[in-house]
Amino acid sequence: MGDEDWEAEINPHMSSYVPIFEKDRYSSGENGDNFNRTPTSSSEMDDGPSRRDHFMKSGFASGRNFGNRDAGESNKRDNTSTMGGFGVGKSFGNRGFSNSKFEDGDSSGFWRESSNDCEDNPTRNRGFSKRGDNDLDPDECMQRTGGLFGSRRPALSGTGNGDTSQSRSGSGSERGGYKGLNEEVITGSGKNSWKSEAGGESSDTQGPKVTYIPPPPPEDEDSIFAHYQTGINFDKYDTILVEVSGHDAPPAILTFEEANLCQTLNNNIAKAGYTKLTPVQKYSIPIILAGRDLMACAQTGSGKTAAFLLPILAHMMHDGITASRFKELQEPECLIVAPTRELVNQIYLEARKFSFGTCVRAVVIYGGTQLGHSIRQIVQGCNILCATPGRLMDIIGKEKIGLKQIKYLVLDEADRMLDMGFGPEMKKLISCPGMPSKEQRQTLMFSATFPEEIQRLAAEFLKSNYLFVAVGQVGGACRDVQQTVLQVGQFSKREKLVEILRNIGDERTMVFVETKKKADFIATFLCQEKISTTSIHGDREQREREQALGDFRCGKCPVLVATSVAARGLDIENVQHVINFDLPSTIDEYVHRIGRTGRCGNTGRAISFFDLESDNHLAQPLVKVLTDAQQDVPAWLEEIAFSTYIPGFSGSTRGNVFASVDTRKGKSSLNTAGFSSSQVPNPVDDESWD
Ligand SMILES: Nc1ncnc2c1ncn2[C@@H]1O[C@H](COP(=O)(O)OP(=O)(O)OP(=O)(O)O)[C@@H](O)[C@H]1O
Repeated sequence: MGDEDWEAEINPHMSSYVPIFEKDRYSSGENGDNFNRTPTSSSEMDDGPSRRDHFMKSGFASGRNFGNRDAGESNKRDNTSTMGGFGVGKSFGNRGFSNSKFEDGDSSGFWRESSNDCEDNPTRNRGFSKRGDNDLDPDECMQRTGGLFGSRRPALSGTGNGDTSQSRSGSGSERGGYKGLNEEVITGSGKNSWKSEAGGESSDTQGPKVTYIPPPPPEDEDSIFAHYQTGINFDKYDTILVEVSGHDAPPAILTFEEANLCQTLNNNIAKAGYTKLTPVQKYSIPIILAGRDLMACAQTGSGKTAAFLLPILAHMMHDGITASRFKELQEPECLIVAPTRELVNQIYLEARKFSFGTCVRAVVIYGGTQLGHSIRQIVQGCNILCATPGRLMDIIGKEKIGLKQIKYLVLDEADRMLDMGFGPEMKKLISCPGMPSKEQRQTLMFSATFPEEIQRLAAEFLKSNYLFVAVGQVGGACRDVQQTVLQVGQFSKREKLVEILRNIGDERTMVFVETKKKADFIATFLCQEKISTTSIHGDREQREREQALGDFRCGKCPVLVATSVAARGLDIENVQHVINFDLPSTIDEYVHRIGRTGRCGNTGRAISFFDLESDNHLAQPLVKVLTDAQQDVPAWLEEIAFSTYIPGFSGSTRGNVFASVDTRKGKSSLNTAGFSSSQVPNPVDDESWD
């Protein structure tokens, strides 16, 4: 079937995918007042990076270790579609399909959608100097989209992206924010800009309150310590090269015993099933125990979370931390910030696991949930606070969190936290009243990718003698993932996807697409094909996002269609396949996405559809990543890479730049994208290190 007739294909079936309880909300007409119905909209982390975004990527991740250890009840793919699995987000149920930009019927539905979808993408609309309500500049949007205004028509405003003023007034989840901005970001400016501009949810008179209270995680020990098995390649981690740069690095440890952790921590490590350190843990744990600042870059799924949590907890225990009590203003010792709600939740669950049986209390707060709920969690006591940036700044603005006692500041997915999307908020955070200076706190940054320019920005947050740990090729793909790149044109993609999914059977598969709208369409389409599918993206309400992840984790829906919101950090057992239905705009985004499989020594497969019309800019860095990971490189891809080779300057792939080493070592190192980093313009002056 052709791609042009999406409306005809999908519309008649729409209602069957909208849960009963949602129907009324979504049935008020095709141009409906969607902004009133989806309180979380602007608060959502947004989708992937623009193909026209010349700077950074976006990346989001998630996952909740709820002990849903395995499918058990895994449905067959030919079961009925999953009610409520998707399509209940505002971008779906309330969009007037008859007026959809997909209607235009020139076989370019996807292309048009993608082109129009400025609002779907925070990164492409963001900049250091352009924040707040003006974030989506219509002119800019027009320029970037070749003047297509489809998404601005009211009929197309299913995601609240019609009129910007509507979006502003109606779709802000917590502060009357605006469409298209990363949800976790605060728009404060001017004096007191570290505070929440609108005073947070409670003072938001422009939009409906967010009332969602996430269910508490299971409290029983078995659930807390639920884990999956390391894979057959876990031992091969030992062969990965590690480089530590910076002065006076403490030696690596080889075993958990050498870390000299207290008995309770050792018990928890054993209960978590950890018997052997991963490379990033071997090097990072002693560095953090020695009190040094750290920037660590290690492949996806290789245990970075424990690499920072364990030594921080060890410090806390060693310092004789006292139980934190009920107080209106809590002053945690440790602050962990990550870019997505699901990821901070996952980190929180890990913190809760490793602090089990101690008096350390970890708390998680994130957007899309009731603010009062976050406050209630905090006031009960808080030693370790795991937070997304927007909710964190709200809570700080409400004076529920004081920063004076912060000894450890962790930025997970640090390159994402410092890029154009979150960088300004992180700067605000470190200049908040009370936040100890970098000399007074220990700052730790972790990611699988660390573009060189971001490393330079990071230096502002770190003591000058920070250590840099690189495990394997910085920004490289995990070798446990078998990567395949197929040439598939836009209009053959769905057919190919179905073919692949039918061959895969019931194995858990994540399908990445470029935009939120496309995520809904593809999920709908797959359900119509009787493939049990759910979806996660930034236009879905938090409850729906968590439900989707739960359904995917437990195997009820073995296929999860996702935007970049799920690209980073998501740690789900048994994800055997990642399919890039659309390739991302940057190679580092690609590395994060395929890292959802092949975790912790397990093997996985990644299949990417390469569209000659839109993906040529990725050919060169893709060839590099494939080669570094010892994968077969198709001859046709090599040819494209060769023909599009631009020596020294990455052009539109600027956001793809990877440093192979600590940037302090010099500016001429070759990065994984194959470009000489010295020839890539730097956004900030390079500081001399030596
Ligand atoms: N030493 C270990 N032994 C056994 N399992 C481990 C060990 N370290 C971590 N794990 C497990 O490996 C999985 C991946 O760890 P984690 O999520 O911390 O990876 P990551 O490096 O942060 O990945 P990403 O870059 O995708 O965020 C988790 O399920 C974690 O519990």
